[in-house]
Amino acid sequence: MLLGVIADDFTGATDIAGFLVENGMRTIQVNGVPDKEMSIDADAVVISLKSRSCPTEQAISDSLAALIWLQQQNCQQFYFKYCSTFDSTEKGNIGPVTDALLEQLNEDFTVICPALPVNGRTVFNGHLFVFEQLLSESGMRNHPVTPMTNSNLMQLMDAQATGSTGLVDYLNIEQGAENIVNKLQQLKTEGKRYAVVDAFNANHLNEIGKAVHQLKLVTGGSGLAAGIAKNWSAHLQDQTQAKQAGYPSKLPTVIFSGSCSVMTNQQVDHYKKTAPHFAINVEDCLNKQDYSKQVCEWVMSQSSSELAPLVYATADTDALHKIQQQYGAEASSLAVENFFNDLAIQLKAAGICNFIVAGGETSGVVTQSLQVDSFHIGPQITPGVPWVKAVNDNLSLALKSGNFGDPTFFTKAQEYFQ
Ligand SMILES: Nc1ncnc2c1ncn2[C@@H]1O[C@H](COP(=O)(O)OP(=O)(O)OP(=O)(O)O)[C@@H](O)[C@H]1O
Ligand SMILES: O=C(O)[C@@H](O)C(=O)CO
Repeated sequence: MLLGVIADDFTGATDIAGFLVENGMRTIQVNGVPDKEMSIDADAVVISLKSRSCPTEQAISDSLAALIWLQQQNCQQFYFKYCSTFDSTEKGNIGPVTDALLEQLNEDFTVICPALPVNGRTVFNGHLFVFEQLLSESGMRNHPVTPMTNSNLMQLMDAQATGSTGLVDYLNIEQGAENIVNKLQQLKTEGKRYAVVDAFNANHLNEIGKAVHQLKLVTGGSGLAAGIAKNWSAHLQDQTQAKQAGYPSKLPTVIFSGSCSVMTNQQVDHYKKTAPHFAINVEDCLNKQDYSKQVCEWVMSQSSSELAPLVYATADTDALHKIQQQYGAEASSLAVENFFNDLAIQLKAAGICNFIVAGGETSGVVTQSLQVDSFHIGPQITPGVPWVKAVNDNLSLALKSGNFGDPTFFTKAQEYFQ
């Protein structure tokens, strides 16, 4: 095993796994730390945790358990994957988890690289941008759990970690890997424990990838994965096969949309124009006992449609606000999640094999209800969203972060069936 990845949430794990296979590494994703013996035939393993916003102590212990398991698989390098928008608070969890991983590895230095230019996340002079806006001016400033009101990655890291943070700025990055190695060494000699690295294009990430080849631990979003994967290419046997095991088959398919993000709203509107669709009623989720059974029957009655049926809770900001005022934010989102949980179980039993899901939380719920514990990673539908296929089941999933993809995503996902 070459690379072991610890991802702090579920769609983030499929995101990085997709970039690894795209760059030639046969990759397996596992949900949580495996509690049983697993024989893994892959170049990289990604462990998905739910440690982004849980209490810090738990994030540390889950991440350490993941690291120890990856060490037992003889991984040669380790990657802590967090969100490309650096989702965290002053307490963590990015800083404390990075510290704990460094300590377990007996290391005292790593890089901080959230950049994912292909999805508009860039780092310039240590400041993180979401497309043309500073992180602190983007929608992330209103995030309910991890509002990001500062874009300065050095300050963000210094606030939540034990050591101090330096910068490798774009002028150094543009001079290439050798120069980056020297600059990292200089920061380390100065007593820095973390180095934020500027990056705003794919070439920057390739050079950073080369420069960090000797670091036991790297940390970042999924962007750096491409640069890291290229380092291992000489060790890989047949790179063309990397994503073959993860292709979906042309089998009964359903789409669940549980995200209310701006992009998912556009995707639902676009798909509704040509495909069968069913809007969930939140009141029925709360009160009607056999509601999921009724919707399951509707899905199964669409089997003659060329395009998969869409079941959606997706609402725009005003509609969502009204629902939340009427039923409560927590109660309504829980009702929707429970509904998707029940529906997924019934549809699997009825013979649905492919699930396309929009929304991070919704994806977590569906994956758990389908009881899939490990996946092969297939082709990327859009950057950050690969098809994945259960290792021990005839099930394929496409799990989309709320804001990823373009308006045609749901149709595009169905063009990969073999
Ligand atoms: N119509 C609705 N009324 C109330 N809650 C809803 C409605 N539609 C969706 N929800 C809830 O909103 C939440 C959306 O979270 P989810 O993580 O799935 O999407 P997201 O936040 O857009 O995605 P990501 O985390 O990948 O950015 C879920 O808990 C879902 O159940
Ligand atoms: O890095 C990202 O933006 C995503 O992989 C993510 O973490 C989604 O929650």
